[in-house]
Amino acid sequence: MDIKHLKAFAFDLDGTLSDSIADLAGAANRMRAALGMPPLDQARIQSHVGDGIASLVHRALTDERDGAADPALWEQGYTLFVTEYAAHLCDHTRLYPGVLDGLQLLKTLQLPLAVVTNKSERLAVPLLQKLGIADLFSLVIGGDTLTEKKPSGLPVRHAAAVMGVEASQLGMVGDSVNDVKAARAAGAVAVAVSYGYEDVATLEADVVVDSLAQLYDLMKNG
Ligand SMILES: O=C(O)COP(=O)(O)O
Ligand SMILES: [Mg+2]
Repeated sequence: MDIKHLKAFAFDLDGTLSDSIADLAGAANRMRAALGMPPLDQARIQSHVGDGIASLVHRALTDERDGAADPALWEQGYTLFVTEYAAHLCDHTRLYPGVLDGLQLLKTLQLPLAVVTNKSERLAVPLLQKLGIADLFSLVIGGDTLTEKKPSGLPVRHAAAVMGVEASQLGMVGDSVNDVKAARAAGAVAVAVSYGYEDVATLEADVVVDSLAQLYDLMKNG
């Protein structure tokens, strides 16, 4: 698909802008240790990421994708997880190659940029600051900012409205099925990165890029 008509972009955070798994897994395993549970493999925790912190805590406590922890245990786990994660947001978390260049180049095309993540807003904003890219975005929508999170189209539609473009002129760039579904629900263009946490072949995105630098190239040169 030709994407030169796009006038703004929204980016997912975990798995798209930054590789956050080591710090998410660290916090999840320190939460488990505090509750007397053995650690989980990082790959296992990676499979539990994508639907926000509340669901990650359920899954990290039960080690099941559809797991629902006992409410009292979940309360305890949630407090432990958020405390641990907030204290170690960016110990190992790094931008993927091409992200900083790609974002800066997109800005040279005068395109407004947003972050639409399922991570809680109060964790996403400081992480973006620590990664040194917060100032590049016009707005940050977290999983708890609006009444619905991805795969709902609401945060994507909201991002388009705030940036003053039609949803059809917005590229939603992500690494997961939630990102593609949210883009579709909003009527935006679904762009997938090939390096994230989910298998890009299963996502059925409109466009696949190997880096954000390549996204700039498609905008500039088609
Ligand atoms: O924190 C999560 O569960 C997912 O975050 P993301 O939407 O930025 O991938
Ligand atoms: Mg993601």
